[in-house]
Amino acid sequence: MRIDVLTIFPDYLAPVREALLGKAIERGRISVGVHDLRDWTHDVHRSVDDSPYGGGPGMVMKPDVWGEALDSVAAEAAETPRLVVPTPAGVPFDQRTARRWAREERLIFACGRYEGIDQRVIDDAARRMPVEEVSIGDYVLVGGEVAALTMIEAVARLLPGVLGNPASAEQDSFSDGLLEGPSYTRPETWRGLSVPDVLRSGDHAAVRRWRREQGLERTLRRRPELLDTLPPEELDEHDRAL
Ligand SMILES: NC(=S)c1ccno1
Repeated sequence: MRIDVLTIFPDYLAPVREALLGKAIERGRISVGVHDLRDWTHDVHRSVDDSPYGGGPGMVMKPDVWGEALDSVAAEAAETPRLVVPTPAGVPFDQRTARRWAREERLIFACGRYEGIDQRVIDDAARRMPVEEVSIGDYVLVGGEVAALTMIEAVARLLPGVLGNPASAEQDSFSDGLLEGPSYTRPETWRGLSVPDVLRSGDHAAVRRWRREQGLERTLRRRPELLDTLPPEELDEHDRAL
């Protein structure tokens, strides 16, 4: 299996070459490429982020840099990779997923920072490869690197010849309670994909409503069990109408 990781902190992935995983790499059971996202920037400051459309705290990672980086890394091998995006708004990662991914020939982990990656990067990539936005738990890290390390380890240990005793693998086992919706930053249109109008309307109430709706729709789609655990007063009649 070949695994590639895109990150602005390549050194964060150093542990992947230690211990059990390091030995599996030395033995050729798995190959791991770690790539610095800033290698695909073209400005003197090597910018990878910009302010979010619709306002709000933090910065969003730029689609153009990510688009070039993913195009380049995906093209490094013939096999179509599966793109994994660690995010607290993702589908829960579990052992069943690890087992499924262990059958893949290639995985690419896109490690976001700040408020995340412009949603269009994921939407664009999905035109060319399978994409999974995955969470290792209902908590927020500073970036996706630690989650990527966690999932890489969970998958690699299932590969033949990685664990000392193969039998161990065979025998082993989330502010408003909703997932966040998609994020966008400049440019307004990128690869034919545009930022939703409401985020450019300047109508803060409408933006808040839209983000709630997006969060509700995403939660309903990805984590319906989170709605069951919401206190009844949390969902107003507008929410329930969705
Ligand atoms: N819970 C996950 S996967 C995450 C990624 C970034 N922050 O939290």
